[in-house]
Amino acid sequence: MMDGRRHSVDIPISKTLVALRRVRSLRDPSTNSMSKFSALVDSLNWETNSSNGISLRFVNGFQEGGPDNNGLLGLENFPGQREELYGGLRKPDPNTSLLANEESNAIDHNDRGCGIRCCWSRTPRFRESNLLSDVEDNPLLLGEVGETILSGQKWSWKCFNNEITPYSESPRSLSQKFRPKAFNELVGQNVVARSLLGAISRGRITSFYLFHGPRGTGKTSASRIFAAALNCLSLEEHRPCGLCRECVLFFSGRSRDSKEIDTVRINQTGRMRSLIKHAIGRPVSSRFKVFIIDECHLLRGETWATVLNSLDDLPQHVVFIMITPSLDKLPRSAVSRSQRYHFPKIKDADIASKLGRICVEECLEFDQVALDFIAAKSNGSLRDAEMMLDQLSLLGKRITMSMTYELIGIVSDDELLDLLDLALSSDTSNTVRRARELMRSRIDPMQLISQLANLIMDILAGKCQEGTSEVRRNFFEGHTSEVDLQKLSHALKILSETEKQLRASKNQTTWLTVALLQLSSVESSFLDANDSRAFLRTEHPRGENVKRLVTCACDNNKPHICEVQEDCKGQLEFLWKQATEICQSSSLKNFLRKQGKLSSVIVSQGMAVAELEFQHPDYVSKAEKSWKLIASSLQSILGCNVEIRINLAPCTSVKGYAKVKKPSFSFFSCSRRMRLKSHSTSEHGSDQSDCSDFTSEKAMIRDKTIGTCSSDCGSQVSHVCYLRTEAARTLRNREGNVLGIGTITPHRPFQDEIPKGTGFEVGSSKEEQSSCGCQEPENQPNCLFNTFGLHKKLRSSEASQMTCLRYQAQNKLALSVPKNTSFEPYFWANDRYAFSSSSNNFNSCPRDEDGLREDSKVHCWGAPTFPLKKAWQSRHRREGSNLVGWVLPCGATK
Ligand SMILES: Nc1ncnc2c1ncn2[C@@H]1O[C@H](COP(=O)(O)OP(=O)(O)OP(=O)(O)O)[C@@H](O)[C@H]1O
Ligand SMILES: [Zn+2]
Repeated sequence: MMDGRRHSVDIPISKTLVALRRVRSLRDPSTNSMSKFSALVDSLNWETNSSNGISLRFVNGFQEGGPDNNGLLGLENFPGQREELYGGLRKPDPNTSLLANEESNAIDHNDRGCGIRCCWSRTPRFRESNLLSDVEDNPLLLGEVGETILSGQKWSWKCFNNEITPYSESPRSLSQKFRPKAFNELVGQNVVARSLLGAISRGRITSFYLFHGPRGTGKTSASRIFAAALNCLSLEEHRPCGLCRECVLFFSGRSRDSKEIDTVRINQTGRMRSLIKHAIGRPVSSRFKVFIIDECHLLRGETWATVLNSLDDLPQHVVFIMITPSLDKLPRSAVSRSQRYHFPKIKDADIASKLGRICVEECLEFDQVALDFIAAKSNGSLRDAEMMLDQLSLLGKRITMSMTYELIGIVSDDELLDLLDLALSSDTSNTVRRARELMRSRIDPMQLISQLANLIMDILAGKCQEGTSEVRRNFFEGHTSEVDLQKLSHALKILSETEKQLRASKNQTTWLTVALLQLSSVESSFLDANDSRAFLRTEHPRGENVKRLVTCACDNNKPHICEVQEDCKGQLEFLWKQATEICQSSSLKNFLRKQGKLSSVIVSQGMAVAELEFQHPDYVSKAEKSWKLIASSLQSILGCNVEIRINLAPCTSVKGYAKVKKPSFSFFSCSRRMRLKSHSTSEHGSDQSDCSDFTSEKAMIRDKTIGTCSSDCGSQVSHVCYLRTEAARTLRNREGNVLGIGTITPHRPFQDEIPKGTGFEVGSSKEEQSSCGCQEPENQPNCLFNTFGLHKKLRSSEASQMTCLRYQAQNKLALSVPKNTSFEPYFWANDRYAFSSSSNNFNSCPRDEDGLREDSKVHCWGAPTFPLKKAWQSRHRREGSNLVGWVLPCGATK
């Protein structure tokens, strides 16, 4: 038996190191700090001798033989340690009075931590898992094993000869457990590590360091490593050694010279001044006094001022390390007077490989793809990645992809691709269903939108093509053209706008769903505005089938209108049945089936105008209320943009409702990609393709039979004037019937003349006008403008000079003719706006007027030169004006 007061354990250095590791593992389970067991460290006597460098001694009569009877782990001879082990608090050390003052404030009798706020309580040294292996490696050290309760927590202990090594049964987190303790353990921060090591080895230490960079990239860890390295006693290059007295004190949170400062406390008036006063005093045992201030952007101006004012006067041994995620919030003077170290985001590959090492060490099985995925989702933050892994490790022995998706609350790329495919394909009901499904249980709308945006970016960057899943293959088979890529990039724009809206919205799920439905309209609006040819190319097979269903026998490729043939009626009924079938509301479905009917469908350049008829005005208004649902169903069936018009059946004569005063309409966009619904319509349709593609507007044709279709269908037709497409418009007569579908192209030369802010732009120019879709010059009267009745008044040469004006904001159209025409009509829209191209100054009404309404009327009246102002003043003067119809959009939204 050795002298109880002085045990000198002369053991080889390797064993000393093992012993030290155990000493370092004595930690408070609640704080991971060594403080409660610091007595052991204090009791160590460090001696250097020539043979093995270091010998370790216990002083103060450490009792041999393991825990004493009352379970105090043999610490009875350590005055004061009993209280510490039982959760008592250390008295402030007079040598560190300044900090002790602060510390005394931190005393919390319920605190199961070390009781010292400024200790390295955040410095975990979980090496406990190695204890057993240590024991195996060093059987001589094997001792008793037992359990005791400290601070209300059950601890296991092992007694290795003279050492008592309590260890917590479960580490707190992988992130803490694997916090780097040496520069070479820092992942992905080689430049910083090399630079800091270089500073130490060359002895060029300044007083103020600023570590900045994204969260979880190792700033705090590096600051601690640097602080320890500054005082490490090792002569080796590898510093901090983690083994010398300074390192042990430091990492155990017992260093009197190096502290981590609580930002909130130091902000209190006078605290920083006291700290600096204290700092100026000589270090207790170390070379440097190091003060680490995390989240330094929270320091107040006054606190900063104190630091900055004293920087120049600080003695050589004082080092401040400030940490912040961003330099932006710091005073500029602070930034410029510091040595700045930027901690960049850690590369995904580095993160994944670190996760792999952790898994191996933790005996976790893993799928490499899952680790890669975690790395990719952690946005360069190793801590985030470790936290995810930590949580996943609780779910099972193996880290898998599906587990990861579920835990993180994200959906797999395949699921996203599927959703995107549905959305781009205008599969309204399935898009809504799938999006709701995902957002209901799996993913937050904000997360979904960001994932979708990322995925689209990956697709655009060509990063997403690999992978063998069926969904992936299908998606990339169906969306490979240039046009598809354009659609995707426009979809990105919609998503980014939606994301902004979502931030302020309480109903995120709905708005995101709405945005998804808009993705399919990207095609028409975007391509209309950019490349009409591309627009034409993107006909979806389903769209074509449907088109054939109503294809005119005349086989005229140009858009035109044909009268509904008797044998088309069956197909219209069939279409209507299909459309109502997919109406989500069953009451609406019944109502539409019973009371409504599809009287005509006009398909033109991927756009359809569907006319509905109801027998009673009440039904009309009821249907009007549900126009969106109706349009949605029709667009699903027709596979293209649909504008619906809801009319009272012509034969109806209900008093006071002879006509539906204001035709209701909507244009509902969709792409031509269709995926759901049976294709029976198309098959059926193809058999009967002798019917009209562009079934007629009966009322219009009756009133305004303009000519005969130039091809052989024999139908009476009114050709739709088809200018080079940029946006299509429907013109309606005063009864609200469609007069024609027209398209206009901006007329660039005029554009500069339009006063800013008026919202108008000039439409087709003379040359463009001449590219009217009418096939033959003699058909000119059949063109769009004729439907206004203008040709009756205009010579054809004048007609060809007509100019279209487009109201940008709401897609309104007004028409005018150039100045030099003999007849110069003004088009009067909304009773508020008048336009004329007659003067060089392109005038419009005052800017503060209301915008055009959807049912804006288009008037024209003749007056050789009619100054706009006069037109404005006489806007209520109807004489001479001629209401030709309403201008309604039926195509692009832009
Ligand atoms: N570069 C790194 N190398 C190794 N581990 C790291 C690194 N960065 C972060 N970690 C892991 O993340 C945990 C947190 O790291 P640390 O506190 O140093 O990050 P930080 O940049 O200071 O974050 P914050 O700005 O949020 O305080 C560490 O315990 C460690 O497990
Ligand atoms: Zn050291």
